[in-house]
Amino acid sequence: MTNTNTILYLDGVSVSFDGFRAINNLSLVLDRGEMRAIIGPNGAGKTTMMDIITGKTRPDTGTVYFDGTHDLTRYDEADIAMLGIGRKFQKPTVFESHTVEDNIALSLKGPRTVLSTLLNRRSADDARRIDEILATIRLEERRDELACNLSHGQKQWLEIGMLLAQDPKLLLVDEPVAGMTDAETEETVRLLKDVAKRHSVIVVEHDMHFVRELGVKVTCLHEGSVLSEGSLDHVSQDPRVIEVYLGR
Ligand SMILES: Nc1ncnc2c1ncn2[C@@H]1O[C@H](COP(=O)(O)OP(=O)(O)OP(=O)(O)O)[C@@H](O)[C@H]1O
Repeated sequence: MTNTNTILYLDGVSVSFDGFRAINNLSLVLDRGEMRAIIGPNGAGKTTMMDIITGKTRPDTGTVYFDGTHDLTRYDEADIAMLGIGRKFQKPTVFESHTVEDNIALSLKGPRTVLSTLLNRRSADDARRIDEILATIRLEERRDELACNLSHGQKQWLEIGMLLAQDPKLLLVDEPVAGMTDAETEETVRLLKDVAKRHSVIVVEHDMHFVRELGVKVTCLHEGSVLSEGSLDHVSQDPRVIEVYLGR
């Protein structure tokens, strides 16, 4: 059992692929409402950790609890999404031939037919929710634009909006600013801070300038375990982190 202030609890988690330990006795605790940045060199186990949280990979040993009593090792990917964990992969996958607004409408949680969504038969609640999400993802002005006409950065924001439409308790965001312009990166900092007011968030990112701007607690993974954790200043001054990651 975990503390009620904890949204995600991993303890002693290990997984091996063909005898290679990609995750090695990993423990991590995320508070409800917390945003955490995960850093670490290539192959540190960041993606595998996300795969374990979302049920794509099952750990060999260890405990993974979500939102109190849900033992995630017992659920499959679809169940875990229903429990309230949303994941954004690095490459944006939006419905290119639909408008920005329809991309959000099609992603809203709850029973709706695609046809009624596209015919614009929306409840006042849905319309309000869509407006709210479009404001959060900075795309209000572009709501009638086809998604294919958005910049790479705006597509990333739209996909974050599609996740928000599912109203997840925890969002996992993989390298959101890779390929973004500096201005988009700065805006993404503000966007994620807004998202984190109402959701718990885990962000994996290599861009240290971005991580610094986020101003949140940082966990550095290495060889499948936590190497260092704390403020970015604390972690980036840790000689072990400098040796395996930042000093390279
Ligand atoms: N399905 C798999 N089969 C075999 N090895 C795997 C598998 N998935 C991951 N690995 C190995 O596990 C280790 C951790 O990989 P992972 O992708 O989790 O690292 P990462 O921290 O996300 O790296 P990057 O920053 O490059 O994305 C790597 O050595 C990788 O080759």
